[in-house]
Amino acid sequence: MHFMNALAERWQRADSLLCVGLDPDPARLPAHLHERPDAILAFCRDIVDATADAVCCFKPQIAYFAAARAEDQLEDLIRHIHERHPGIPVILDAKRGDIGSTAAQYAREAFRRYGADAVTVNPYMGRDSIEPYLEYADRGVILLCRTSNAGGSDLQFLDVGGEKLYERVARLAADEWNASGNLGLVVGATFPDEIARVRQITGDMPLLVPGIGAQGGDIAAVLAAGRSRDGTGLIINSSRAILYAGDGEDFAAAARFAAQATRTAINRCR
Ligand SMILES: O=c1ccn([C@@H]2O[C@H](COP(=O)(O)O)[C@@H](O)[C@H]2O)c(=O)[nH]1
Repeated sequence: MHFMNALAERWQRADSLLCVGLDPDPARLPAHLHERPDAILAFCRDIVDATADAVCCFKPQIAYFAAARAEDQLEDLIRHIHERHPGIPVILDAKRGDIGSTAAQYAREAFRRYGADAVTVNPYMGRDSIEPYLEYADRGVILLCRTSNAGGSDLQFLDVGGEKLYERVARLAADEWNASGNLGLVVGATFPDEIARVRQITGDMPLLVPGIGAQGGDIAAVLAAGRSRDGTGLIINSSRAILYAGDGEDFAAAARFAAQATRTAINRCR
């Protein structure tokens, strides 16, 4: 199924705009998993199974797996999500960006090797650097626009002919780059004014919004700024605040409680 359709279906079926981010930091895994060679997979799989009914998407961040030489565990994890929780889209957070020939390999890695339904891409190398991803017309391509970190302003806020650089990215994504209709944008929860501006530019385009939870973004402000006309349009990510809600053998139950509470807090503002 097309990523956009799967996402829309999931927003309705789970009644959730929450995305649980899978950022398994080896230093923060519960002690009882430390000796296991597949500790990362075991941790993430339990988190996934405990939170699946509360989410619209899962978002594994590739750096945590690659740094631990655990790419095989990432492959197994995404396969597990698709087999055990069909219909929940997986967004591979990879933030790739390179010339076209190399981008084609990154796209193959995300969609063929890992089987991701969508991938995050850094668009600041321009149109030809994102084209290889767009060829996978049934997959989502989510471009960095206004990132959640303070330093994002160094470049994304530069004036480019009367508009800010992130606004130009939003305009291109909403219009000439979106021939396949499979683009989304990353806009940080820490900048609700910019979420509102991006929503204004892009109509109902899905926005991936990291930055609630550990980064302190305000859920009510995110919803007020970014929900689409039908009360959806947002993929609101929380990683650490859910993954590490507990640190003992009951970590998955603690994550479930945190995910459900976050979904409820989001839905109160829709
Ligand atoms: O602008 C961005 C883009 C991506 N991220 C990613 O989202 C999660 C946030 O994790 P938390 O623990 O909820 O803070 C993480 O994987 C980042 O790489 C982002 O934070 N900001």
